[in-house]
Amino acid sequence: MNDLEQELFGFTDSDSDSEHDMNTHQPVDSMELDDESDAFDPIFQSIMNSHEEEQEQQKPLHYHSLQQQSSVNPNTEITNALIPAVTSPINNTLPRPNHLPHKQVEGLCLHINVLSDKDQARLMAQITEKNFFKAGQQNQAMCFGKRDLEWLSWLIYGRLFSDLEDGAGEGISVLSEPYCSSHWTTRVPLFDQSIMNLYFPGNGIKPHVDLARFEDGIIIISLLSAINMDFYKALSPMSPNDPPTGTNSPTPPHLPSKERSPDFTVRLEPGSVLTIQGKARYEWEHGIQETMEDVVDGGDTIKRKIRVSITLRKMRGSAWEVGGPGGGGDGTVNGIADR
Ligand SMILES: O=C(O)CCC(=O)C(=O)O
Ligand SMILES: [Fe+2]
Repeated sequence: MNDLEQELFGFTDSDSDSEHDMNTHQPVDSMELDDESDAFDPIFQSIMNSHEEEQEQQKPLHYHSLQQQSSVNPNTEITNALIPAVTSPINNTLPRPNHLPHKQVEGLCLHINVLSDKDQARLMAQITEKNFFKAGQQNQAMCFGKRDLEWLSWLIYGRLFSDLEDGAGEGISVLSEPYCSSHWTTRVPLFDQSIMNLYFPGNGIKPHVDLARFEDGIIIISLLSAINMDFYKALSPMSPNDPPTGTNSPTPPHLPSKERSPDFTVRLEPGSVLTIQGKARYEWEHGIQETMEDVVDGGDTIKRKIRVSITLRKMRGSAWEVGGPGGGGDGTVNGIADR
């Protein structure tokens, strides 16, 4: 375990041998979550350090349209039709949030500069406190139910629904029209399932359409470092009317993702939020290649670092019968999710 990992997970290698209850849901309430507190400084510093390194490696800093050949699959043309290139000053203040709807794919929008480094540090402190990743021994954890998502209320209602600085966001927040439709952003609860994923360099996730048991309106929050997310026209598109038991298993079976060429790639920067609804949710697969480095604008490759993501979704009413929490009893499940 290196220094960064140790700071993130708060355990030493010898600690990781100890027994951890798979379904223990540690309360975060005992933590100081005061924005002004210095309690997060070590983690905050890790994030700042990794940001600074990335900023040195990568110019412009925040978003690149990608028009280069992928190092993973030389025949893969990765194009990105998102409105390109926002640059940001190298400092610790949060640049202006920017909302980048995809030009071709209805319902896909990348929101950059939404979470400050301090917000990310706060989330990482919560994730660490709850020991979701079992000191780095597992790479995924899930929460089910309104109560078990309360730790994210400050994020959802204090950040995604409101602008960070008066006047800076022009009165438009991530979860508002025209980026997200009120047909789902007014539902109660807004989200009742979250998945926290931990990616070490080389880790990925197979292309998939999120399962039919989830309603329309999904968001992915990226923390710590940037990664390329690839999009593929779905081999088996879904529809909101599919039974909640439905999967996106295509016929013929999935090609390994390395043999499929993504239609486009979105670079998910730390502090960004990707909102996926409508056609983007049902007719497109998303995935992350298992590679140590990503190709960005201009053909540069950028080495991957540790990344954490939080996916937020809402189960369809009837889906609780077919796919509610498998473990726990407290609504928290650790293990591998089907998507
Ligand atoms: O980790 C990510 O960025 C994507 C996660 C995802 O697609 C999922 O949980 O369904
Ligand atoms: Fe997904």
